[in-house]
Parts: sequence; C-alpha cells; structure tokens
Amino acid sequence: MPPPPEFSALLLDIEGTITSISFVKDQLFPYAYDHVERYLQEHFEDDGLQGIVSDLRGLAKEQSLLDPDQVRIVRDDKAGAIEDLVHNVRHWINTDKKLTAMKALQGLIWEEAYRRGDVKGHLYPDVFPVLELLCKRSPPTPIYIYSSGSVHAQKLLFTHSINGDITGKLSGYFDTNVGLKGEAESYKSICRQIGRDASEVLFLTDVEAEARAANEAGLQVRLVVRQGNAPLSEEAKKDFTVIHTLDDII
Ligand SMILES: CSCCC(=O)C(=O)COP(=O)(O)O
Ligand SMILES: [Mg+2]
Repeated sequence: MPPPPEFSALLLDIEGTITSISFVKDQLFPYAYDHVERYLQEHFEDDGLQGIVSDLRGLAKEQSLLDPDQVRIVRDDKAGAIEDLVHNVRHWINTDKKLTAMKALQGLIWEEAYRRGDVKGHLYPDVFPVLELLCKRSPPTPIYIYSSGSVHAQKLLFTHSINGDITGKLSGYFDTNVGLKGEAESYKSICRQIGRDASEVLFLTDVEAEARAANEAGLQVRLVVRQGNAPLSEEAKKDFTVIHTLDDII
C-alpha cells in the first residue's frame, strides 16, 4: 500500500464511498418511490415544491425527447400533473437518474422519513473516526461533500446519521447544481469555491468516471471499494490507487 496522501482538504462522494449503496438503493429510493404521490398531494401548493414542480415540468420535456416511451409531458391540471409527475419520478428512480430537480424532490420526501426516525443515515464504521481525526489536526483538515443527492438530502443524512449529528465535522456541501460529477469543470469550480488549489484536495469516490473527471481537474483521487459496489474495470485499477477504508488516507 502506498504511503497516505498529503492533502489540505478532503472531498467525499457519498453513495458507495462513505455510505452503502444498499442504504440508498434499498431504503432511500424505495421510500421516495412509495411516498412521492402522497407527498405531492399533501404539499402541491407549497411554494418550495412549486419551484421544483416547475423544474420537473421542464425536465420532463427534455427527457421525453431522450426517453419518449417512458417520460410524460406534465399536464396542467393538479390531478393530471401529479399523476404524470409520479410516473416520471418513479421511472427516474428505477433507472437511477441523477437529475437535479428529481433529487431535490427526493430530499423533501426523505426529510419526513428522517424526522419520523424511519431511516438513519448509514456511514461505514471507518468513516466517523477518520472525520474526527482530520478535524483534530492542526490546522484542521476541512471536509466537503460532493454527491448527486441534493445538499438538502446530504444534510439530512449527516444530521440523522447512525453516528448522530455529524454536520459539525463538515465544512461544506456540493450537489449537481455545481455541475455533473463526470465533468472536470465541476471539480475546478468546487476548488475555487473552497479556496484550495486542486492539487491539495483529495477526492474519494466509488465511480471511475468521477475519478477521471476529478483527476483531469488536478485533484488527488482514490477509488473506494466497498462490499456491494459495482466492480472496477482493470483500467481503473491500473490508473488509480484503490482503497477499502478511509483509514488508508491518514
Ligand atoms: C445524499 S443521500 C442520497 C444520495 C443520492 O441520491 C445519490 O444519487 C447518490 O449519489 P452519489 O453521488 O453520492 O454517489
Ligand atoms: Mg457514489
């Protein structure tokens, strides 16, 4: 195993990296799938939701060009709109689409689940101790999150995690409003916003395309392997250092 990297800031993916894919796929996504219709019926007139509904209408038009058999143009009447939105959102959940507006709606739905105690945010056992250690360094190493899940959903996961509220260990959050995770410019923008040279930032992810985009932007990268993750390609294993625990970065 190569020596631990030297970095002044840590950028973390969530699903497949510090949180199990199973938690997202087997708890969060099914919860959103099961509750999306009720949530829309109960909150349709809420200001916050109306903005997301407007974004989902635009998204449906774009996606219907790519996926005409599945994606519906959202009708104007409330009942018709809800029926079409539910159809689209459930299709996008089933196909694991990382669409910003859909992720925003998921975050609103998951908020109820967390607040009711129906779910607790999963973290692998090696994660919290390493976050604590990095925060105790002098100076502390700031820790940021970059996930396809909305910033709202990220904060919910870390506020209601199995280690309790760990948001005090985190310095900032980014979602796909900064850019898609497969694009190098997204990581350059994050480094600008956190005021760090890319070479000082270590990014951990389970996804090869994200690792390549971050590497292209000049960040240090480790590919994380966790039980249940998709297997890495031979190319990825050749091109990147692979770790199995956050203990390997300290
Ligand atoms: C913030 S918990 C929900 C995560 C989510 O919706 C998702 O798609 C995970 O993507 P990531 O970029 O964290 O692998
Ligand atoms: Mg991931």
